[in-house]
Amino acid sequence: LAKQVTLIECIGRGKYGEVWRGHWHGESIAVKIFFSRDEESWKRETEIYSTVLLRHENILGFIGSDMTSRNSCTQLWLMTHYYPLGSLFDHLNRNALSHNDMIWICLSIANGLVHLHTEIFGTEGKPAMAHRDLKSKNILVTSNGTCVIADFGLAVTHSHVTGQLDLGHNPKVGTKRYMAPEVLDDGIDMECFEALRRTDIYAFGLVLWEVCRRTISCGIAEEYKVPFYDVVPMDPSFEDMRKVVCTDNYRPSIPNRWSSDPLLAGMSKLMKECWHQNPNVRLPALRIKKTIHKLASADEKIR
Ligand SMILES: Cc1cccc(C2=C(c3ccc4ncccc4n3)CNN2)n1
Repeated sequence: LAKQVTLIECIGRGKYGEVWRGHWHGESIAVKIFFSRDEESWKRETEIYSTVLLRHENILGFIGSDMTSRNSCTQLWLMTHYYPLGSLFDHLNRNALSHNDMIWICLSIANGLVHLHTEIFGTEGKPAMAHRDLKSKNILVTSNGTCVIADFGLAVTHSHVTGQLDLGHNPKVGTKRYMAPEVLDDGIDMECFEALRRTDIYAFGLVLWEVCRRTISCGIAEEYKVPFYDVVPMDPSFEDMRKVVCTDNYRPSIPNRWSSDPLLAGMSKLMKECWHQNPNVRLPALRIKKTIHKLASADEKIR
């Protein structure tokens, strides 16, 4: 498979390796090339995409995985669909959003998260999963303005059928900036799958804040900022985040203008429940999806 791919340009670089735009069968694809030291992430993502039926309109479209030896070193490849608009992080930096744009983005991510978190029984089924590294850089924007969730190197699966909780063997932890308080103060029960799902909901709350800042109301929108831009440095340490998120219980601030816009006011109430310090207060993904749906239909009536 890899031999049929022509690499065109490097479009991203991370701790894991690089993402390239490639050419395959006359179309653009995305190729993630892992550093050989990060074989665990490659194995984990391959496992996740291949063993469990993860196909869904709001999950990154997987093409295949391959191992090649190029000039005597092993290269680990994962290939997926190519999304010209890039990541949600890129998209938000480039564009302010209409109410409609924002609803499509938030609803599609919530939809992807519901699919991820939900166990589907039967032969065509899938175990429930927790992502564990949700953030705007790991979400891609499709050409019709909906989103897909990417980066399953840290994902955990749980099946009621087998009762098995598969943590994988990836010692890596998620992105510190998006870590839930219980992860930062080590209060999380890593054996409890529900607890891991709740850390995804916390991160999703932060993504909602990033998106809403860029949503126009009365002709204005805030500039793009990463969560906690105002209280921690770039590449914050574990300690930086623990002080802010656990000790100070600080959360991203809600701009005043949002309270005079029913949709943004509703979204701010939702994100506060998502990033609540008490994991039990956070809403399940399905509840979040329904709430966004309700806010959206109310918005339609106004227009
Ligand atoms: C498993 C896999 C393969 C290739 C890329 C990715 C990936 C990303 C990706 C995927 C498609 C893209 N299309 C266009 C621009 C950036 C992209 N990034 C972002 N994080 N991971 N994942």
